[in-house]
Amino acid sequence: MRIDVVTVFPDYLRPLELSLPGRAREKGLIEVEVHDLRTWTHDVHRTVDDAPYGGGAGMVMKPEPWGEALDAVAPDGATLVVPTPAGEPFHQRLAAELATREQLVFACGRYEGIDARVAADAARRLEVREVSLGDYVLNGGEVAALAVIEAVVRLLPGVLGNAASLAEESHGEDGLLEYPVFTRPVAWRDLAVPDVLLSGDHARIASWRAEESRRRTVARRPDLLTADVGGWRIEPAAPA
Ligand SMILES: COc1ccc(Cn2ccc3ccc(-c4cc(N)[nH]n4)cc32)cc1
Repeated sequence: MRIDVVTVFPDYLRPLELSLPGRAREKGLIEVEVHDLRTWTHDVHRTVDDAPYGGGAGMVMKPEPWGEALDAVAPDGATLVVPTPAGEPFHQRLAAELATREQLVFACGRYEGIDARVAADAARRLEVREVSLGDYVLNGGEVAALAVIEAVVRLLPGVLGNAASLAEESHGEDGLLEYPVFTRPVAWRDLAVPDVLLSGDHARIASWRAEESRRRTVARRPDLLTADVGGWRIEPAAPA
C-alpha cells in the first residue's frame, strides 16, 4: 500500500516515522510520503486560504492549490480520504475497507475546511471518502489522518508482529468491548489480579472474559448491543 498525505503542516505527520507505520515502512509493506500543500502555490505569499463566500467566520482553503496537489499526487482510481467534522463516521469496518486499497491519499485541511469543489472535482477520477473521527472538533485533519492511517496499517498482512492479537480482536465477543487485562506483579498497591486468571482453567477464564466484555459493554456502550455495523472485530477483506 502507498499512502500520501497533503498538508500545510508536514511536521505534524512525523509520528508516521515511528513505531507501527515506521516498522511497516522498514519492512517495505507500505510507502509513505508527506507533501506540503504550499508546493502548489505560485504567489509570493504562498497563499492557501481566502474569505468564505456567503460570509461567516474564519477562512476557507482555496481550491487551486488542492487541485494541483491532487493532480500531482493521486493517480486515477486512488482513494482520497478527507478528514472533516461533516464526514461519515470512521470505524473499524471502514478501516478494514480502506486496508484493501492500493493507494490512499489524505487531504488534511485547516481553517474552516477545504473549498467543497475540491472533493467534487476529485470524485470525477478518485474514490472520495470524507470521514469524521467523532463528534468533536479538531483544528485540522492531521490528527485524524494519523489515527486513520494507524487503524488501517495495523490491519495489513505482516504489519502486526503478533497477528494473533489482531485475530483475537476479531474473534472476541462480537461487537463488545474488550475485557480488562492484567500482568505481573500479582499484587500491586493492594490491588489483586482476579483469581480466575491465575487458575489455569481456560474454560473458566474464557467465560469470565466474555462476562466482563458484556458487563463493560452494558455499562459503557449499550449502543453496541443493538448496532449492526461499526463493530471493530472485523477482519480486512482480501485485497481486490
Ligand atoms: C464546524 O466546522 C468546522 C470545520 C472545520 C474545522 C477545523 N478543521 C479544518 C479541517 C479539518 C479536518 C477535520 C476536522 C475534524 C474531524 C473531526 N472528527 N473533528 N474535527 C476539523 C477540521 C472546525 C470546525
